[in-house]
Amino acid sequence: TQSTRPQRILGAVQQNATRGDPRSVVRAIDQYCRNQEWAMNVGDEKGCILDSVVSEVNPATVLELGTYCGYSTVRIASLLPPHAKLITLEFNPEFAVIARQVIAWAGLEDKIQLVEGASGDLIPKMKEQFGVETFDLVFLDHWKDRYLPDTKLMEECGLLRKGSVLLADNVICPGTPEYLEFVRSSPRYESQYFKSHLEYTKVEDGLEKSVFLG
Ligand SMILES: O=C(NCCNC(=O)c1cc(-c2ccc(F)cc2)cc(O)c1O)c1cc(O)ncn1
Ligand SMILES: [Mg+2]
Repeated sequence: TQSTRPQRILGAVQQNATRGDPRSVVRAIDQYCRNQEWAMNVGDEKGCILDSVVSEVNPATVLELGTYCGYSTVRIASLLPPHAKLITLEFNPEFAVIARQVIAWAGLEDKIQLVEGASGDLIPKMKEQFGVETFDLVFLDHWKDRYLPDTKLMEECGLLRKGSVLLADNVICPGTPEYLEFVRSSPRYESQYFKSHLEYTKVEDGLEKSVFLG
């Protein structure tokens, strides 16, 4: 029977990456997606911008919206301090099955909690179910029309504190116009655009970093 793209990405990790070495997992996925078949990972170019923001924030608590195969999950978690925690939400069970195995191969199960479900349903449960106070960093990489409603929901649920950083992928391609308009015009956010390219292509894309001012 036919394999799926996420299954082939997992295969590339198991064949080419070293167990317990997160950066080799990231490298194996990038090499596969650049040379064999495109996939919607944040990728190596935008990944370097992601790395610099994670290192600057040095977060104790991270929320990722949209796990896919776990590429950015592993990339972020590999840079976290010892007791830091990353919660990643994925709606698609097929993606979640693969991501769990990629995370395990990287040896990062202790830092990462993958939760299956719709972000709109899970965000209001963060405090009670996962013992979270606020998030130091949020990486938005799920359905592009959910960026704005979920950001408003995080505010309403008290999950953002003065200084919380939102980093959003794909603000140009596929694009998140309503979200971009909101964070750039709201007096409660200080936003900055990092121009880059759509993963593994020459098409323009970028990341928007927005600091919540409380
Ligand atoms: O598609 C689900 N999530 C991925 C969200 N991410 C994207 O859609 C995404 C898309 C692109 C992209 C860009 C250009 C192009 F021509 C095609 C796709 C790039 C990216 O970097 C993304 O992040 C999904 C499914 C499902 O059934 N349930 C829950 N979520
Ligand atoms: Mg993306």
